[in-house]
Amino acid sequence: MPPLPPDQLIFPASQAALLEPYLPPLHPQNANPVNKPFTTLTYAHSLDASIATLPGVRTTLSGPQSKAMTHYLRTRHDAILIGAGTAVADDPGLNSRVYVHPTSSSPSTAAEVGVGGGGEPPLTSQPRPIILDPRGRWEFTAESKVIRLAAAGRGHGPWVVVAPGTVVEEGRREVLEEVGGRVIRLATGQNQDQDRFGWKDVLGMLGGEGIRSVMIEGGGEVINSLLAGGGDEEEDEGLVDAVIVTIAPTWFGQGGVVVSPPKLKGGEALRLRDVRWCPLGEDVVLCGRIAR
Ligand SMILES: NC(=O)C1=CN([C@@H]2O[C@H](COP(=O)(O)OP(=O)(O)OC[C@H]3O[C@@H](n4cnc5c(N)ncnc54)[C@H](OP(=O)(O)O)[C@@H]3O)[C@@H](O)[C@H]2O)C=CC1
Ligand SMILES: Nc1nc(O)c(N)c(N[C@@H]2O[C@H](COP(=O)(O)O)[C@@H](O)[C@H]2O)n1
Repeated sequence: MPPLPPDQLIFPASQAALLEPYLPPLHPQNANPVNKPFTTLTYAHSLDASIATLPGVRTTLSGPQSKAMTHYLRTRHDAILIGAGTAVADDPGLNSRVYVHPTSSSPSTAAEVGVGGGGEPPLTSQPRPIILDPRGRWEFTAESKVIRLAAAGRGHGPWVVVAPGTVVEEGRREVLEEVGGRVIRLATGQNQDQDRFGWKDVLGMLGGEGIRSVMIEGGGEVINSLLAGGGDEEEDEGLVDAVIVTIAPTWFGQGGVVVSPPKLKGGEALRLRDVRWCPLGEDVVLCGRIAR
């Protein structure tokens, strides 16, 4: 048997069951395109609502158990979406390295290892990375983590969503395409902001590409604009199907990247319903749906 990958995470099936009401339906491979994918907003924040200590700084909040939970969520969605700011700051992998174990003990053989490790089949449970990068700001290379993982067969090649006029160098496009990724052009300015994609357009494009579920991880601008309904007064309902937030027992202090969306029309509060709190190690995971 090949050895277990050193970065393998373990997530107990009993905890996965608690999340199930908030997750997209399990669906067959190659289902028909959908109008809008099931959309889960999920991230980790501190007690003062920071998702990073400072802008542009990769910051660990999740403990091992909640990190394994996030990697489990990655197996339960067709795609994982971040903004250019996160891609530049974090050099993320955006794959899953989790094994869902029927008990909390560790697997003993590689055959028992789940996705992203030595398990089979390696790619069917991996999410497609999606990066919103209208201006082509993320300077990825063959050494970027997400590209290396895709080249190693441990994740999918990313789809980079750019504005129609953005120039993507030939060499860079080839780097993407060699690992099964691609550049997707999407019109900006369909909502109030000329430089931004409308969220309805982003989700509609993903649905048309066969993505039936997407988890949106961040960062700050992505989360805040999504919670605000994407800046389009017509779109302020129904974008997000579930919210799963990890809360870490720490304060970062002022100056971090904070989740604090603009006020809604009329100033009313945005609230979750159907709430469930799941302690995971030293963190707590909050699941809910946006009340309408
Ligand atoms: N703790 C956690 O769970 C997470 C933490 N993070 C942290 O968040 C920080 C990054 O957050 P932040 O700087 O706010 O960056 P974001 O990742 O939110 O990216 C913002 C950028 O993405 C592009 N973008 C976002 N939304 C749209 C849209 N609707 N249309 C077009 N382009 C869009 C824009 O690029 P442009 O400006 O080029 O036009 C924008 O400036 C990092 O420090 C990272 O570590 C990130 C994810 C999760
Ligand atoms: N759930 C969660 N907890 C944290 O503590 C985090 N820092 C993040 N960040 C998100 O995960 C990405 C990095 O992880 P991988 O390299 O992809 O494994 C990062 O880019 C954020 O999207 N999330």
